[in-house]
Amino acid sequence: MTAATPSAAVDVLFARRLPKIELHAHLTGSISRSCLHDIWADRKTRDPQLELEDPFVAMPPGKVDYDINTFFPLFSSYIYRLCNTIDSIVYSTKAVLQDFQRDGVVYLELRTTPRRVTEQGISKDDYIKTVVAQLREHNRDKSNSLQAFLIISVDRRNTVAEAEEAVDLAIKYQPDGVVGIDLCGDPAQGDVRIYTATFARAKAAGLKITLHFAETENSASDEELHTLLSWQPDRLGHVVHVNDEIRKAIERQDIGVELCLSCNVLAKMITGSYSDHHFSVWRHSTVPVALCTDDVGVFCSPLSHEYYLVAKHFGLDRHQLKALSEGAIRSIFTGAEQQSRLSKIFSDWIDDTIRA
Ligand SMILES: CNc1ncnc2c1ncn2[C@@H]1O[C@H](COP(=O)(O)O)[C@@H](O)[C@H]1O
Repeated sequence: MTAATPSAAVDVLFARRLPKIELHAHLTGSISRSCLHDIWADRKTRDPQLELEDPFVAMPPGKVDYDINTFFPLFSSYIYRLCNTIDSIVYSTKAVLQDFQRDGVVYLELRTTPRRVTEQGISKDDYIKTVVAQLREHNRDKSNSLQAFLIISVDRRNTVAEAEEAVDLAIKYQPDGVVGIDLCGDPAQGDVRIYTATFARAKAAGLKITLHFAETENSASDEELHTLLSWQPDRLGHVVHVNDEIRKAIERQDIGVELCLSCNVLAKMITGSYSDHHFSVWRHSTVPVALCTDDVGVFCSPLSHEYYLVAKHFGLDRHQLKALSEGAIRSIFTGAEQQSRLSKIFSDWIDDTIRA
């Protein structure tokens, strides 16, 4: 069958079977509610005085209407307080890797912000070391179909010294699977200009750069966007509030975009719904496009569902959806070895349901 022949309509099962590449997933935001509940139940058994609410109460099943004002406090006021031991960090990281794998994700670049838990004696280095060790253990197990790598996040609330510490950790753990550095956090906070030298140092050390870009109007001033583009990022996340001039600059610099439809729709970061999403613009651009989940633990839409939604709202058939998924190979941060592994996965993947 030729590529021009239309293939059968996409359904959820097809989207799940399709090999997928996830490039924009925040570790703590990717922990499912049932995993959070397991952690809570274990802690409650050991310490009946524990004052934290059950995750099923704090984040009721089915609740996905977190907006930009209620979303960020969820981490500092709840999830970070729950997942604050080495055991819970290990348990939740393993669960996140398994969840992505079960959803048909074959390559994952997970990102996380170095976190200190003073009361447990956990340093930022301990935190990153623990996460990196889980990824390495997962990758070593040949029975796993998913390979995972780490991106270290700088939070927009960080001081320059904290951002420098994040880059130090990224450089230290580069030989163990850290591939890049990210700028994330509440877009209403901070002045990105203070990190220019820090990101230049990361780039000079061979780390790739991805940035949350124009997520809200607050973080989409010309000055901020030109500053971020001057860091020569390799990928950009969200790219919601961009005008034609910025869009052309992104295309000129051939920067991959990470698009998070459900997050943008549910958190009301765009006006309208799925069919109004700026995927409609980027799908026709020359830059690589990766559909991503952002925070599947909060918005509850796994990557397969994001692919399904795109097929449904933008009329992509099975061939087009496979081509979209495969296209993300171009913007992975690890290089030739993983690129050829992924190309082989896609060329070997014959879905007998792809037929006219
Ligand atoms: C709406 N989309 C988003 N925009 C910006 N930053 C986000 C985000 N989703 C998550 N984070 C950032 O990731 C942290 C949680 O994961 P880690 O503890 O790092 O693994 C959040 O505290 C926030 O800073």
